[in-house]
Amino acid sequence: MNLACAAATEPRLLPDPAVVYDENGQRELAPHTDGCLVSFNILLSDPADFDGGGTHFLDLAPPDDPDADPAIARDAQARAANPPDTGIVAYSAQGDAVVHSAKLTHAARPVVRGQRLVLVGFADTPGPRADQKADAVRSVYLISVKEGFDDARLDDAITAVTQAGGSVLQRAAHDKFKTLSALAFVDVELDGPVHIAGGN
Ligand SMILES: O=C(O)CCC(=O)C(=O)O
Ligand SMILES: [Fe+2]
Repeated sequence: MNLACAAATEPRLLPDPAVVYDENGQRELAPHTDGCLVSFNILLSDPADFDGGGTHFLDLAPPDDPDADPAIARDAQARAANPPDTGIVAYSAQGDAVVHSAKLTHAARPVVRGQRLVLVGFADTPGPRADQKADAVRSVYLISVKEGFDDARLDDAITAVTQAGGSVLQRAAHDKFKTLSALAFVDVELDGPVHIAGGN
């Protein structure tokens, strides 16, 4: 499966609504790649509100030091309850973003209790075909902040990104979860999934 994204004529964020996984509805998403350059998801729910879930990267080897990345460390507990056969699973805290190449095979693990709400987005860069211009890739830096992280700090973060030569594509507020986020392009290579912690 390849989720289609239209080719972009300028750097842009491709719209997608928040996705809900529910123990009684759509519980999971099968392994796939996304048809754009870079994908991201932000966990809007409180992780206490559901069991299971998480973004599964089927072809990645677990890191040697699981404590190196808090999202992977959380994975160690969850794996014991619901282990996938291969790969790693990113279990985000509320407000965390997982940013990854759209070409990495990934899936959403089944939710077995409650509801998991994520904001999913796809980003593309100029040109006819994203998959023909890997050398030109500019990666996304996602600023995701949650309740308690005030608007002024998001402004400061956006200013820092623009001063570093990046361009901010979108700024969004999610009232229900009091979550703020902004998506910016910066000139940094992305060589695997990146977890960006929400403001604490
Ligand atoms: O829910 C997730 O963790 C991943 C969602 C996803 O891959 C997608 O919507 O394309
Ligand atoms: Fe996806």
